[in-house]
Amino acid sequence: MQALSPPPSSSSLSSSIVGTSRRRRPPTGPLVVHCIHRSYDSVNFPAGVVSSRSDWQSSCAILSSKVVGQEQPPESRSGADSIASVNGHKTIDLDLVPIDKAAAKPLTITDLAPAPMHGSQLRVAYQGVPGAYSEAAAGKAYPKCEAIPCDQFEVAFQAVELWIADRAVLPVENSLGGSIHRNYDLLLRHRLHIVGEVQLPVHHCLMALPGVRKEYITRVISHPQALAQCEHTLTKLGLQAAREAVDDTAGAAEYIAANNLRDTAAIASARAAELYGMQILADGIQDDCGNVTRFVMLAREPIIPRTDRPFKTSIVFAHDKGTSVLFKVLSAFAFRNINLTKIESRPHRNRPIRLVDDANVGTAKHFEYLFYVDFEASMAEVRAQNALAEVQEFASFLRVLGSYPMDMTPWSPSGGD
Ligand SMILES: O=C(O)C(=O)C[C@]1(C(=O)O)C=C[C@@H](O)C=C1
Repeated sequence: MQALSPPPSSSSLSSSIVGTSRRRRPPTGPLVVHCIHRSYDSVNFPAGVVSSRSDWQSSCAILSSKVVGQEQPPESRSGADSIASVNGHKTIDLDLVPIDKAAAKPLTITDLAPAPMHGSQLRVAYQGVPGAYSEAAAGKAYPKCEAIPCDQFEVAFQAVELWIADRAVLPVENSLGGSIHRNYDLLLRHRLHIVGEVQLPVHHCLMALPGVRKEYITRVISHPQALAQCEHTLTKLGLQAAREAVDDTAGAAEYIAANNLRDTAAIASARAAELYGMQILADGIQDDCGNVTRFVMLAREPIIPRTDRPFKTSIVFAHDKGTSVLFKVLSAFAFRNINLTKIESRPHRNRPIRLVDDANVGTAKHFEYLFYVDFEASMAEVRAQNALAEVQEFASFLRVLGSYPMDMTPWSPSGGD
């Protein structure tokens, strides 16, 4: 199965996508659809998603007919104009849609977090090929979803923005390897919202083609995070092998199988071994049995924050007055007893360096950062709203990436992949 690849001119594409994703609903559905047609003409679609361009076009046609179906022409709105007046005001100018009293019901939270418009399974984009941990995370986040493999993180973001997928599930941090910086940067560059998180215990296996013995291995390939998570165990296994990074763990197994490489081993999941006909040489080779990766679920629309269950909120901010401001920002949470679960800094790409000459003894260069903070509160809580109002006073830039239910699944390190 081939992963979704980026469209030919992804940079120009991204800028046009951002515009459409800001809207709450596509006001002109077919416009979004045309945009998909144009951009994905030469994309290789993964089997099981759409197998050919004509399949894809028919999916688009279904999508566009649903959108168009929601937009009733004014002539069909009989009845609205026949209401003569309300409270003495003529209603003729009001563009009222007649109310079907039997069908009228108040909006619920479910209406505000719309189900997929194509009316089928939820389509969830992930980076990697089948057997990747990200695919398992997609299945944990959305059981029975249709998982859509993408060859890069960026493509998973774009798949959601272009309505090819309904959600993306992407790794943001691992308990051993640390943050997946690329996804922090992409969260800011794209306009998707974090709508949930899942934590996945990651259980790695060392695998090679059937019949290959450990002594023959001269190279171990895997995702850089997986190599980092198994660093000490690989050394302890006594392998005289170079380590090489590839795009994803399961892709490493697939590559060995496709090229019949008898001197190379992969680090990947047991499911990847099964899918690509590999033999497991060592099981559970992560340096820590509590190895866990945290993934976030992304959608075009935010969810409505609630207070009836534990929520987490993720924000990103920048400031331009040095580290004392960082202290003030963090104290806005501390004073309100709001627990911070994560803080990450990334270079401020638009303004990487600030020149200061406070002491008049030359010019110092300070690096500029964006700070990503996760805190344990819902945006529906007044204390979170007040904390953010205070942060805003100090920040030159502030964005809420999402307020979403915390993953409260009981901890089971042996859960594997
Ligand atoms: O390569 C995979 O299988 C992935 O899903 C990616 C990834 C990552 O990016 O961290 C996910 C979980 C593991 O921590 C190792 C790799």
